[in-house]
Amino acid sequence: MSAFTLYAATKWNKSDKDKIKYTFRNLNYKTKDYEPRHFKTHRTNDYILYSYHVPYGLVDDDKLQVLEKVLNKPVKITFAKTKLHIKVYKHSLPINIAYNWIQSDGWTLPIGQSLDGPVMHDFDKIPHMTIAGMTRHGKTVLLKLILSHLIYCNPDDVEFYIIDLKGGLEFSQHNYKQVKKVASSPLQAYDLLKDLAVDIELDMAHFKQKGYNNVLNTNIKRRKFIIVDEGAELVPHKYMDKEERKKLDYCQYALSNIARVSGALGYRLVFATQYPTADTLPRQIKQNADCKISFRVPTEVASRVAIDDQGAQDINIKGRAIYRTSDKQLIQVPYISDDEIKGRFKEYVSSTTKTAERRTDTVEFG
Ligand SMILES: Nc1ncnc2c1ncn2[C@@H]1O[C@H](COP(=O)(O)OP(=O)(O)OP(=O)(O)O)[C@@H](O)[C@H]1O
Repeated sequence: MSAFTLYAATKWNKSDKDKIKYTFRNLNYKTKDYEPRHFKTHRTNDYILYSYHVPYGLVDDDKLQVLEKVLNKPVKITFAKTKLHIKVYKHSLPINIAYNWIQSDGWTLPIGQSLDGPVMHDFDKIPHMTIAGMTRHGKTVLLKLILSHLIYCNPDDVEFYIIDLKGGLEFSQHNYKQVKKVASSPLQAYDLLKDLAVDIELDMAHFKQKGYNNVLNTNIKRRKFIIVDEGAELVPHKYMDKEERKKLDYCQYALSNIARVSGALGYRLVFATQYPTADTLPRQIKQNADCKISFRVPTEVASRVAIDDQGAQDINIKGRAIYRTSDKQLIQVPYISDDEIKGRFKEYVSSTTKTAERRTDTVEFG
């Protein structure tokens, strides 16, 4: 049916409004007696919005996505207050956007460009984020964008704890004073998370003593970002020895705990994985991350694990992702290169290495 609709609509030289009408008919998007009825067209420089009354019983339907191919233009379909709205954009999303060094307020990040304009992510409103995506599609560039923009805007208040399980290759070249610790193996991740657990306990005690319930209601400016690049490396496997499995179990627990209780203390978790499955994207992390991002993933099932919806399996442009909060948007993430970051942050380069090793001067909890 879809192939026929596509063929028929492109063959006839009709207006977009006509093509939508015929697509409704060919897809049988109607109830027994009534078809959707067009009642308004709204034109702007960027898009034309067609609005329809639909008969009772009809709602938006995934099959209407075929309109994007029928019209050969980007299309956004929404259903609100019993009306169907079809937004037909005049331009496609650019395939490459350069990052601009522009300050933004507080803990916001220009995470991408959507068809409706720039998309800002606010880490104080949505503290934790998961990122999924097949290799070479833009996860690491996004992680570096987060690091760079937040250092640029909050050089004295941001701290990073980086678990770089791709052998430490990606982040070891960005050794700035704001990067407090880097773990480049699962065992170092264990050490890093054990130390962070101590910090969390101390912060928790401090908050209790002061009667604080949330960092947002205090004058504490510091935010601590825990970045995990390749969470799948922290999954315990049967072939590992008991001690190793125990340590990885602890890593899973500690990361879940950060997502569950540490947001109010000013901790922000950014957890990236190539393979979104129930094992590699622990449930507690996923449930507590109200922002879920997915670059291309191999299957619809993986897309549903990553963003609770299908769609990410069809992305075929690098740096393009679905950004899911309460809403869902397709974005192009700004590109930033290692050289640009290094050039900008020369003054922050730190001479000490920050390989995570167990501290011995603190009390342990948990
Ligand atoms: N936002 C972007 N805009 C344009 N091109 C991008 C973008 N992000 C990534 N790319 C291109 O894709 C390449 C791979 O990106 P990146 O290193 O972020 O992939 P990855 O998903 O982290 O892969 P891996 O897991 O293998 O490290 C980059 O070198 C760049 O050429």
